[in-house]
This record gives sequence, structure tokens and C-alpha cells, in this order.
Amino acid sequence: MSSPAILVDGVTVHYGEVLALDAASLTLGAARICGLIGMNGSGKSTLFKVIMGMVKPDAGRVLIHGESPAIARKAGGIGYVPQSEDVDWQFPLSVHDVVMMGRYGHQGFTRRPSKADRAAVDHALDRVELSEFAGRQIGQLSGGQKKRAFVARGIAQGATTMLLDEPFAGVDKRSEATISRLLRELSADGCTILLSTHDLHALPQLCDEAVLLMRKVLMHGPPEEALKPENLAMAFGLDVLNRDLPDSGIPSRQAGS
Ligand SMILES: Nc1ncnc2c1ncn2[C@@H]1O[C@H](COP(=O)(O)OP(=O)(O)OP(=O)(O)O)[C@@H](O)[C@H]1O
Repeated sequence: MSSPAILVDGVTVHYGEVLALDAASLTLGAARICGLIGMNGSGKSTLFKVIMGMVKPDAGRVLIHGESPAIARKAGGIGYVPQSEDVDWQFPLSVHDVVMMGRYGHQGFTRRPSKADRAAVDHALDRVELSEFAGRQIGQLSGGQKKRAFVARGIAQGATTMLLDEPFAGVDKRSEATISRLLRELSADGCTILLSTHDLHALPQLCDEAVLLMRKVLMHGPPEEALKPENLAMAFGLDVLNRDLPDSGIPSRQAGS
């Protein structure tokens, strides 16, 4: 049997005294779109960073298609759309430069882009509908355009696993629709997608499965199951049941805030 696309096995992470992940375990199959839900501080970004190999777990292990995150990353297999707060938007890089970063693993020691690298970047920019902004400094884009630029980096990279930390936060409707469409297309091409979101309404349309996180994985199953009030109460606290819930039983505002 082939290895899962993402295996997180008993991962614990501390930042000093703070316990961010507590023996969290998760197995994700190839080409699935999985939504990661949890209140602020529940460990979502930390989980992404552990899967990326940017944060080393105190215990447990992570495997991407059977390889360590470091090897998978070196091979260009993992694309990452960080939370906006984690990016220095003043950095003097154009949108084209950011997307070209996805080609570094394909370039030699000199990092001189080949014709194929340039073609891959142009193609990725076209797919995210940002070709006309290629020369613009990355910080001069709207919130949604910035997210799309990072999705383009993953596409140019040829990533088989995409991690997106709140891709819909601060995003206009057009970018939201474009990103959702791209994620479905990438998944149809075999890419495995893990994304965190506070937009619970969007989960069932976009995601094949959902994970409720509160330092541990509390629940992993169909999105509809995750959205059941008793499961949301487990992840967000019992008070979620007393908020102004619409008919669907889903909190109408950013949960956990
Ligand atoms: N670099 C750090 N140093 C110290 N503590 C940290 C650091 N990064 C995160 N934490 C803490 O670890 C816990 C988990 O944080 P994390 O950012 O993973 O949560 P999150 O679910 O992504 O939150 P949010 O929804 O607000 O983005 C929180 O208590 C946070 O304050």
C-alpha cells in the first residue's frame, strides 16, 4: 500500500512553556482537500510549520508521501501559502520574483532561470489571474492577490502537497472564487490540500474532509460532521452553542474570537 500524502503521528510542540500541539495525529490521503478548523491559538499554524519542517516537534513524526518534511521540501513537493502576518510585505520582491522562488528547486547552483522556469512562472501567474501584476512589488497587491501570488508559487513549483494558512482571510470575493476553483483543479490533478479557515460556511462546498484541532486532533471526518453543534462546541467551547447561530447551526462570525 502506498504511503499517505500527509502523516502526522503523535506530534507535540512547545514554544517555551506554551504547549501548541499535544500528541496531534492526522493521516491524509492523496488528492484530498481537508479543512483545518480550530479556535485562535489551537495550533493550526504550528501544524503547518511542523508539516513544512520549519518547526521541529518535541515528540512524534511527520512524513510526506513517506519522506521527511526536509526531503519533501527540497524536492519541491510542498507548497505553502503562509498567514499574511508571517510575511514581510516590504521586501523588495516583485510578484514575478515570488512565483520564481517556486522554481529554485529546479534551478542549478547559479539560480539562473531557464526558459522552462520562465514559462512555468508565466503559466502559474496566468492560472491565478495575476499576469498583469507580474512586475508589481508584492506588498502593493490586495489581500486576495497576495494569496493568489503564493498559490502561483506552489503551482510553479509543481507541489504535490499544498498547505494554506487561512487563504480566505482578508480576501475579496473574486480572489475567494479564484482560489477555491484553483484548489479544486489542483486536487483533481492529484495535489493534496490542507487549509485552515475560519469560514465554516465554505467548508462543505470546498472540502472533502475536515479536522477539528485543539492542540490535539479532536475529530477528523466529513465536513458536515465537523459542523455538528456538539463537535463545534468541543472545538470552540460550549458558549458557541449560545451565540447567534444561523439555521445551519454554524457560527456566523470568526469563531474563537
Ligand atoms: N513563535 C512562538 N513563540 C511562542 N509562542 C507561540 C509562537 N507561535 C505560536 N505560539 C503560541 O502557540 C499556540 C498555538 O499558536 P498557533 O499560531 O499555532 O495557533 P493558530 O491556531 O494558528 O492561531 P490563529 O487562528 O490565531 O492563527 C498559541 O498559544 C500561540 O500563542
